[in-house]
Amino acid sequence: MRRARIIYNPTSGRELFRKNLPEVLEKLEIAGYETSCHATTCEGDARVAAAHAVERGFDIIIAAGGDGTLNEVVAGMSPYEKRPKLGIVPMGTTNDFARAIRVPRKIDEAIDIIVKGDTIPVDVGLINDDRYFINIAAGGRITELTYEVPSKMKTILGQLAYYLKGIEMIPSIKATTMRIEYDDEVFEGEAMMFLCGLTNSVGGFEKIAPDASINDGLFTMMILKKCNIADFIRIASLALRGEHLNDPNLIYKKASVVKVTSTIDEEEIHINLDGEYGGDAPVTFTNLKRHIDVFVPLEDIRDLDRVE
Ligand SMILES: Nc1ncnc2c1ncn2[C@@H]1O[C@H](COP(=O)(O)OP(=O)(O)OP(=O)(O)O)[C@@H](O)[C@H]1O
Repeated sequence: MRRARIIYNPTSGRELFRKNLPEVLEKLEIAGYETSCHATTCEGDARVAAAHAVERGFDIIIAAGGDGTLNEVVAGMSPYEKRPKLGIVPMGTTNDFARAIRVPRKIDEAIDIIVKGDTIPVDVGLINDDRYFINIAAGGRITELTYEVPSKMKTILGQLAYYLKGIEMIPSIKATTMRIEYDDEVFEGEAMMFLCGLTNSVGGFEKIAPDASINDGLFTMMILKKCNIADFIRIASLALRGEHLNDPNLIYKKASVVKVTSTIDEEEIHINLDGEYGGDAPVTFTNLKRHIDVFVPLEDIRDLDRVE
């Protein structure tokens, strides 16, 4: 019998996962999986639990939680040579990665995808040599807003909590001086933000990096150069409609390795990894091509040009 390990965050998604656990276990049992569970207890716990699951030889790991939990599970699995397949049950606020691979928010439908058994290999981002991301790495003052939204507020208001925080932060957004090397090119100067994406879903919006492929071995890299608040708002609203790509304030490129350094001693650049704080520059992002096999609804994503 194959063995599945569920790693779930009991604080994400209003306890819904725990309540549905009996049905989840039964579905997996019928599909031939002997399943055990781990409820995460604190930040970082999902990473340790995923590493243990790999060492104990589980065939699949199921991450149930938001993008933060998924990030930790991917980080726990990624250093190993032989990695289990990964199933995802999206329980968070935005669920960018699940959105990009069309895994639905309903728990039973997400489990059905795992039971069906179709997988595709997806790219994973490696930062320096010890941190990972599966969706997006970003930097610049505005990208720090995710740390300032209290978890309880997210549970109650969902994505609205992020919009409210974003609007509150707009007057205080300022540019940061940075050097960004992306493959053979270099940007050096002041920028409002940079994004280094693996999927097309950014903060729940699917047109910001419209052509990001999940397994081409390349990041979709965006740098928004210094601009005034009016331009910032104008470009942000163009981005929501996917009409920002040729804006002169924006650099939009594909790259397999991206290096970000702060060029002013006292200016720190905090790096946001899949929505959580992930250390400071200098950082090197390396694309680990097709690193993890993820369960997907193959018939729903086969025709997307974002999948190779
Ligand atoms: N038992 C726990 N108590 C408090 N925090 C936890 C616990 N288990 C995990 N965490 C932390 O909560 C963070 C956020 O969790 P997660 O991403 O699953 O949910 P979310 O915040 O509801 O979703 P989203 O990130 O999509 O808004 C994780 O990165 C993890 O470090």
